[in-house]
Amino acid sequence: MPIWWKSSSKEAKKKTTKESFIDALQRRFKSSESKSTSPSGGSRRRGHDIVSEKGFNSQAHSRSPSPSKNVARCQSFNEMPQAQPLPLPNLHLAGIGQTDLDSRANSQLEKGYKLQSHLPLPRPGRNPQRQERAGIDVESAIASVSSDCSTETDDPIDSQQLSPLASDCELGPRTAAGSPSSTMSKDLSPAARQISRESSTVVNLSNNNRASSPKRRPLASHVPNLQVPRHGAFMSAPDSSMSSPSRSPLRAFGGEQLMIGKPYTDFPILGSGHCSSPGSGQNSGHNSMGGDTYGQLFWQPSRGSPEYSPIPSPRMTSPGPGSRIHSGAVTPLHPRAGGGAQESLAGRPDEGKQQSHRLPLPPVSISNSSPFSHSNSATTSPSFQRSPGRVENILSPGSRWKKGKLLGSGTFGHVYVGFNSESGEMCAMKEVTLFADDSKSKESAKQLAQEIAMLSRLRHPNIVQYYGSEMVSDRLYIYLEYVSGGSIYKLLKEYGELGETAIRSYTRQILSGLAYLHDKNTVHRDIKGANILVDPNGRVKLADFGMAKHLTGQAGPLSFKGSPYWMAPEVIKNTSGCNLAVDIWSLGCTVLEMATSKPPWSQYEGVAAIFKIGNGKELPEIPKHLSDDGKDFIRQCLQRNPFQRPSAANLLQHPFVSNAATVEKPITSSASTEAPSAITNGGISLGFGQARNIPGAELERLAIHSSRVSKSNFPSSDVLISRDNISCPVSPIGSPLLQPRRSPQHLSGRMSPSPISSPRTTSGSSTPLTGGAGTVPFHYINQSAYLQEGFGNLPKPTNSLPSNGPQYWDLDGSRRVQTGSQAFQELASSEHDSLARQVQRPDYREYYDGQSVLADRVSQQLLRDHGKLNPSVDLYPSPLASRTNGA
Ligand SMILES: Nc1ncnc2c1ncn2[C@@H]1O[C@H](COP(=O)(O)OP(=O)(O)OP(=O)(O)O)[C@@H](O)[C@H]1O
Repeated sequence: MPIWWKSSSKEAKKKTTKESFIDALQRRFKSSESKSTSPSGGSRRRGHDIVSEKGFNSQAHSRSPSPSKNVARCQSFNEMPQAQPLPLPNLHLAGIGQTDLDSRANSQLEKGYKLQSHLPLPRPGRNPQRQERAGIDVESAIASVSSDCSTETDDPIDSQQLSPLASDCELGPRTAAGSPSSTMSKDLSPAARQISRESSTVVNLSNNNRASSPKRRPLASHVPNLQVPRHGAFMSAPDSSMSSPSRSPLRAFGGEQLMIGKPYTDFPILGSGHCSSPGSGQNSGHNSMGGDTYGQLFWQPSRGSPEYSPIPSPRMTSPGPGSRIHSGAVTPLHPRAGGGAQESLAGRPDEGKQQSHRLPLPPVSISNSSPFSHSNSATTSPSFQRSPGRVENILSPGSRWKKGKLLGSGTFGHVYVGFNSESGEMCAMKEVTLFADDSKSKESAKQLAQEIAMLSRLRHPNIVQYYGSEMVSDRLYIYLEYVSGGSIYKLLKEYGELGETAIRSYTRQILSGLAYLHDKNTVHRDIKGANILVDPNGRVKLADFGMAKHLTGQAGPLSFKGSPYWMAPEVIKNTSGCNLAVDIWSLGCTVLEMATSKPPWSQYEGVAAIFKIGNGKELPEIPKHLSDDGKDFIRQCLQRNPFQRPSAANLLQHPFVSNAATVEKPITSSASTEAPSAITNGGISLGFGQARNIPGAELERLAIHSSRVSKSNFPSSDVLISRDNISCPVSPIGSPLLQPRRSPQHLSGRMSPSPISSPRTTSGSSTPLTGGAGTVPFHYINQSAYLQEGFGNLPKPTNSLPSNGPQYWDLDGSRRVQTGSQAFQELASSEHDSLARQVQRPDYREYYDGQSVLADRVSQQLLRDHGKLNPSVDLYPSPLASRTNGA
C-alpha cells in the first residue's frame, strides 16, 4: 500500500468521522439495515463502517465485496504493483501452482476461452508478466463470482457478496460503494441512483455474457464484412447505452463489474441512464452501465499495463489510471481476445514493464507471401511466439507493422509497440478482439469505431495522433502515434510529484490540446494523468478518447462518466451544465495530481469522494509549495459552478501557463521536409489525399468501406477498410508538409486543413478540421449534420473567438460570455493571439510535420497492403499518388 495512501487513509479516518455527511450516512445505513430483510444487511453494515470510520484503510477489512458493489477501485500510485489479490473463495484455487496457472491459461487460450471461475490466483512476487496474467485471472474469477452472486435480489449491490479479492488493494471504495449503495443513491444525484439501478442490468449482462462466451465466434465469422460506421456510430461513441468502449477487460471475462488495474477508479459511470444519442448533449449513455460504476470504483492492480493503466473499465477506466466510470455493457476485451493475456502466459519477460522499452526485434523471417497468407503463422496467429521469453514479432494486420512489446492493456484490448522493419518507424498498436455473436461486442465495435472517427478528425501536437486502423479476422488494430514516455500517472508513480516548471509546461500543453478539442465542440471527459502521455522530449499528448464526445445542441444533463476523483461536480450531480467545462475541472484535478502525485479527494473512498465532490463546498487542499499563480490556476479550474470556469483557450492566458518555460524540446526532424514515403515508393494508389469534397451521401457510403480478403489468403478475415480508418486520419494531405506552411490558426484547429479539403485527401469523407473555424456554439451544429458530415462539413461559424478577458460558459452552454476579474482580463490579451502564439512555436510546427509524415506512411502502408490483398478495394485513386508513380 502506498505511503500516501496509508497516510491519507489515516487522515481520512479522522476526517470522515467528523464529516456531517458521514453521520448522515450512518443514520441512513442503520435505518436501511433495520428495514432490510436482505441477507446482505451485514454487508451493508460493513460498508457503512468502512465509509464512516475506516476510510481507505478499511478496505483491507472489508469482506466479500462484490465487484458490482464497488464504486471505486483504489489503487495507490506507489504500490499497485505489489498489490496482490487475496484468494478467492469457492474458486478452488488452493494448490494451484504457477505452472498450473500458466498451463491452464494456455490451454484456455488454445481451446477457446472458457475461463469462468476456477482460476488460479496470482502469487506475490511474481514477475510482471505473471502479475499481469494473474490480474486477468483474478478479474475473471471475480467476474464469475460476481455473476454468480448477483442475480438474486433487486438490489444487486446488496445482494452480492464481496470477494476477498477486493481486499487486495482497495476494498475501501468498493465497500463504501457497495454496502450503502441504496442509501447513497438517495443522497447522491440521479446519476448515482442510475448507477445503482444499472448495476442489476450489468449483472444480468454479465451472466448472459458468461453463458454465451463459450459459444462466441469471431465477429468476422458472423459478419462477412464488418462495417464500422463512419458517421453516426463513429461520432457518438460513448453514448450508446449498451456499449461501452469502456469496458474493462474484466468484463471480457464474464464479469461486468470488475476492474483491475488502475490506481484510481474510473467510473464509467454512466450516466443518466439513458442512452444518449451521439450528440444529444446528454451523455448518459455511453454506456452506461451503471453497474460499472460501482464495479469500477475500486482500485485494481494493473493488469498488465505497465503503468497500471486504468484499465478499468470501460471507462471507469482511468484512474489513476484506472478509474473511470464507463458504461459499458460491452466487453471489448473478450475472453478469447488474447493479446496481452496470451503473451503474458507465454511468459514474455518484458511485458508490463513500460520502463524497459526493448528495441525492436529484427523482422521475423517470413515468406514473401502476403502477410495474410496461411503459411504465415506469424501473421495469422496473434499469439505467435518466436521463442520463449522473447517478444513476439508478429506482423500486424496486413501490413509490415510488427507487433512488439506490450505497452499496456486497456478497456478494449492491448496496446503494443508496432515496428515497421522496412522503414524503421514505430507506432502504438491497439489490438482489440471482437466477436460477432455477442451484442456487446458489436456495440463495442461500434463504439470503437466512434472513437476512431473521433480521433481521425483530430490533428494537434498535443493530441495522440491516429494513424489508421484495420480489421483482421476478429481483431481490430488501431494504429496510433507512439508516445514512449508513458503517462503522467506513470511518471508520478515512478518519480513522484513534478516540479512546478514541469507542471506549468505540461499544463500549458494539455490546455493547448483541450483548446483545440473544445474548439471543435468536443469534450474529452476523462482528463487525468493516466490519459496524458509524455514523450521523451517533454511533449504532452492527450490520449484515450474513448469517452470523448462531440457536443451538439444545447447542453443537457451530463453523463455520469469519467474518473471519480477527476469528475466535475455537475457530472456527479447529473445536472445540466457546460459540458466542455468538465474538462476544465478535470484539468484542475490533474494539476493537483501532478503537484502531489495523487488526485484531489484521494483520501476518500470512491463513494465518499464522489459525495464530497458532488455535495461538498470546499476545494481540495492546494499544496502550499505551489506558486500563487499555480494556486490561482487551480482555483479557476475547480469552481463548482461550471459556468464560472474559464475556457481552455482563456486559461492559456493565465500566468501560470502563459509564463511557463518551454521545456519540451523542439523537433528538428528532417522528416518535416521529407515527402511521405508512400508518395515516392510507388505501390498502388492509396486513395488518400484525394482532393475532392465528397458529398454527404457519398461519404456515408464510403464511410463503411469493407472488403473481404480472399479466403485463400486470409481465412475468416474480413478486412475493414474504411476510408477513414485506414488512411485518412493522418493523410499526408492534411499534413502541413505537403502544403505551404499554414498559419497558426490551422494548427489551432480553426482553419486547419482538412484532409478532405486537401487535394490529396479522400479520407475522410469528412473534413474534420475544416469545420473548426472559430468557436462553434453548442447549438450551432445539429446532430444530423455532425453524424452525416463530420466536422468538416459543418458550417463555419463566424468568428466567435473571444476577445480580451476571461471567458466563461453561459448558462445554456451555447456561447461564452466574457466576465471575470480585472486581473485576469489584464492577463488575457487576446485568445486569438494567444493561440496564435501557441501554434507558432516552431517546435510544434516541426513536430506536426514529422507526425504527418509518419502518419502518412502508416496509412499508405496499410492501404498498400490491403490493396495487394484485395485489388477490388474501393479506394479512390490519389492524384498525387499517380503522379508520383508516373514519375
Ligand atoms: N499511443 C500510445 N503510445 C504509448 N503508450 C500508449 C499509447 N496508447 C496507449 N498507451 C499505453 O497503453 C496502455 C493501454 O492504453 P489504452 O488506451 O488501451 O487503455 P487505457 O487508456 O489504459 O484504459 P482505457 O482505454 O480503458 O481507459 C496504457 O498504459 C497507455 O499508457
